[in-house]
Amino acid sequence: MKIAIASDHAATDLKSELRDWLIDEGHEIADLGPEPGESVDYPDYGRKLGEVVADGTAERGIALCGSGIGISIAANRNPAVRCALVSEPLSAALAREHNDANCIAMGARLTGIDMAKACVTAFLETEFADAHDTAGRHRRRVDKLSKLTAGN
Ligand SMILES: O=C(CO)[C@H](O)[C@H](O)[C@H](O)COP(=O)(O)O
Repeated sequence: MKIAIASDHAATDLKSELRDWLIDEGHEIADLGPEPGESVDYPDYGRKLGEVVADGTAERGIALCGSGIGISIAANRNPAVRCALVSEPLSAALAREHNDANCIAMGARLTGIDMAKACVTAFLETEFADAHDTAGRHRRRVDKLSKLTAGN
């Protein structure tokens, strides 16, 4: 799968570890930065991540900062992004199953590498429930999210 990953300065180590692991797992990874060592602002990298997911360059995005909060807010400013802040795999799976999340965010100062990998695995392996949801309730709700961002 084509996956983009971005962080701020607080999460470059976690970004590198997840990037290298995902490459080993056979995924195509776009590392949007930053390089370790520079202090940066999470809105700039949340924006970059949102843009590449919105234009289809990446199918999924992983956003990382100290807490995961700032970069998730930034990514979600893009109307095509549904970014879920997660710290354990059940939330990552539910974000896919119910919300069709196309990005997850995690906090490098809060979530260790093993838990982060478990979250990413759940995020990548869980399908949106659309096909199995005979009542279409999840699709209806996700469609309403899109309408909200359009101001309707
Ligand atoms: O955006 C955040 C909080 O919502 C992230 O945790 C940032 O990584 C954090 O604010 C960075 O803080 P720093 O003191 O500049 O390292």
